[in-house]
Amino acid sequence: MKVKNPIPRDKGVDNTLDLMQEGFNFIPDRRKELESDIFKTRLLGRKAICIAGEEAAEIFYDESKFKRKGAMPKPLKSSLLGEGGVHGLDGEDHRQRKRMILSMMTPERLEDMKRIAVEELDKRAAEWENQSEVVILDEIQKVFGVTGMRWAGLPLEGEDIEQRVDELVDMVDFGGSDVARTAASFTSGMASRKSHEKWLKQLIKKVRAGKLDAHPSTPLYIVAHHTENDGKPLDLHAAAVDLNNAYRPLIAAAYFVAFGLLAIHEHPGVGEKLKTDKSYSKMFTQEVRRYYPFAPAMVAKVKRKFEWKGHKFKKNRMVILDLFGTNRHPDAWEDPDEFKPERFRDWDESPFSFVPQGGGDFYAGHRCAGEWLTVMVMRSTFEYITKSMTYDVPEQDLEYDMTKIPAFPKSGFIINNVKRTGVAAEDLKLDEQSPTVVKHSAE
Ligand code: HEM
Repeated sequence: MKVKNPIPRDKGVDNTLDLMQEGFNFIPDRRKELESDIFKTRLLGRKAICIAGEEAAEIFYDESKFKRKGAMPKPLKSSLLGEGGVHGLDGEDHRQRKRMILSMMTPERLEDMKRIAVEELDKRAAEWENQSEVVILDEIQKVFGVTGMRWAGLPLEGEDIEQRVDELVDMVDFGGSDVARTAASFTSGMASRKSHEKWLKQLIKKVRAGKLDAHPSTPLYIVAHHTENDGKPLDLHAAAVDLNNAYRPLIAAAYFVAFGLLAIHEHPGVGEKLKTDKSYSKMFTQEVRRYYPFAPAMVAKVKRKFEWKGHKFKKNRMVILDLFGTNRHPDAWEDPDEFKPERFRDWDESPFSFVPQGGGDFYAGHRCAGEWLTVMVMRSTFEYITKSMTYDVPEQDLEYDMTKIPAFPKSGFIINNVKRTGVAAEDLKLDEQSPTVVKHSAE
């Protein structure tokens, strides 16, 4: 880890505009320029310290040093994460809520999620056979949107499903590139969140009143009947936010699937390995999550002052961990800017060097509750796409713009001439993955 003393300072009075314009490159470019994995900047008028790398992630996820309450800027919270949910809680309140969410992630329920995803994918692929072209990003967003809602136990009959999927997609869009685009994304994200949460509140109220049946294993039931540390039912608004948190983020995996198809297209032999080597899909999925961008950074506030690497961290200082840059940090990864799935064969499984969905401990900390799900669903999707169908990749613009959050291939990754082979779809539904994934993640 490169650490300069005193901590170098970013130029300019406030760098919020630079952050919006530079997206994923904002922290990595400054780290390179300032030759330090730690630097000071100013965002939204507040002093901030940016850090990157495995050691930096280890302190960032130390609950005794950092808190989340009040850390996330308001517009981001209102659009991307929602108010009152698990992301912004600390201490015992966080543990209690996190336990609620993790109780949804039993091996059986993870298998359910994967089975529903393959079923929805197979249904959708039947339609792709009759289409002149298929935009993978849009289509997988639909597949994962419906999968997540079904898995959560939400009744979809009579619902405008496209509208609900659009709302989910809107909520994960940060914008980026320029101020106008970012502002438009926030406005649209907030409106979609409001509409979606209104729907969820109605469902939770009905379940609580006994007017709607929900299976006890589903997020809808678990959230509706959850009680807080004070013994009272979860506040209705927070309940809607965390019910949404239990399936909305699966939409994020659609961006990784589009990137995964790009990787298959650009790296000869990878598709064949996915088709023939059962263990390869896990390494491939991990490398897609490491190499391609989705979540750029996470923000926290210093809980009480401490010193680290000779630098003083004052109470309440905003600290930002470069997630994307940590996944490509040269101290932890050989040839970090090359796409090499095999690197995961002997990976040491450090909870701090590979943080596409946050780091540290799933139970005590803020690490993503859906990481096991994400890996399982992505693996099955890549296996389905390589084994259960054939397709061509026409000419298109496959560049991706790192200033946009989320980033994605400009074309959305178009395929055509889709034919289902009839091979493997049923096997994929039955192919149990969760024990290994849970074991690895709970270590
Ligand atoms: C590609 C897919 C995904 C990505 C990139 C992603 C990314 C993240 C990130 C960066 C965090 C924040 C970590 C932190 O606060 O330090 C997070 C937290 C979280 N994620 Fe995910 N996530 C994904 C999928 C999912 C799925 C499928 C679910 C649920 C079904 C989920 C549920 C959550 C929850 C509940 C939290 C809050 C955890 C806490 O604060 O304790 N995520 N995720």
